[in-house]
Amino acid sequence: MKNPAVERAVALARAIPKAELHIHIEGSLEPELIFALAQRNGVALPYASVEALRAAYAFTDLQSFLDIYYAGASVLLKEADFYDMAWAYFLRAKADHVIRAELFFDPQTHTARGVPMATVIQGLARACADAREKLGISAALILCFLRHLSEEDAAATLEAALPYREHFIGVGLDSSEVGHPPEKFIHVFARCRELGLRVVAHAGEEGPPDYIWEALELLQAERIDHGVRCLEDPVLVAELARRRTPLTVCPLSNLKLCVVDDLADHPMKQLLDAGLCATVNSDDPAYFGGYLNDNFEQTVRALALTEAEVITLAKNSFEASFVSDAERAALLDALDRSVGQAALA
Ligand SMILES: Nc1ncnc2[nH]cnc12
Ligand SMILES: [Zn+2]
Repeated sequence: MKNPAVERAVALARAIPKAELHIHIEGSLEPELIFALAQRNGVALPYASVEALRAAYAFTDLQSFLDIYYAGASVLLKEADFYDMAWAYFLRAKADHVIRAELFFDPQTHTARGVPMATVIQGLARACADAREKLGISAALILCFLRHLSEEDAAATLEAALPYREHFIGVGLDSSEVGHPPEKFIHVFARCRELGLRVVAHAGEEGPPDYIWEALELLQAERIDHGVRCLEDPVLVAELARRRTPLTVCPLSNLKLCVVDDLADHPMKQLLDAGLCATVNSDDPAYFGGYLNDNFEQTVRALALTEAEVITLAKNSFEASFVSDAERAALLDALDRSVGQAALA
């Protein structure tokens, strides 16, 4: 039996405008596009077909996913490849009523294979400009450092990206979390802050609450990506609530990477009940079985979230966005109008 209140909350979640703040653009590469780009670029793949590749998407933890994710990104060689990947994401984001998107990208994954930094950033930046012009999506890029590599490598990556400074608004920290605490990147993040870059970091996905503390205190992260393990530390939860530090939570990712065994056990409701600025995001949608609206729908169903909670999540996404106050007001206005229309329908 369907619960009418849940059905209304799902319909509302799918229809209203939202921001997506935690999407690795390389994680939006669908198997079909991986094969098309492999053919276009003459790259040999260790999988015989799209189906065989998709069948390999059975992950046991973050590392088991990252191994396949980095292999998938090996088909990206030319500027047009980066453009096509991001454009495919923007078309899906548009369908999900995403009106603001902040895209993570992993330059080291590409520069280590000999792809120039200019190729990566210019392809992605051109797609962001077209998203704005042709789809009405406000879009920006966040450069992520791979935490399994050294701080020296991150610093060299930052310097290589600085000629394209106008094309990215901030930096993040991703890849294998456990064993690579935020502390490892204290100097390069200090330099990023001096340069006026916005700062975020993955923490508390698989790693302990201490990594969230380090991201806050040592890197001065303005948002925590994932952060779900904060609930193990009540003092940390209180501090995140006091600072209103947003958490960019990715429910389907947490399910597929076995952070939770069942979406019904997902901590999203506890995070909201604790007064945290939690948001819903897709992380790596091509690998985890859903884009933003799928994440909303499945989370609302699993946790029986209310319409009010759905609206809070959308509002939080705009509050957490790295936009000007004027743009934030316009985004919130669009949400208000959409909620008003839904109430009349
Ligand atoms: N969920 C995730 N955690 C850490 N690094 C990532 N890179 C892509 N997806 C990631
Ligand atoms: Zn992520």
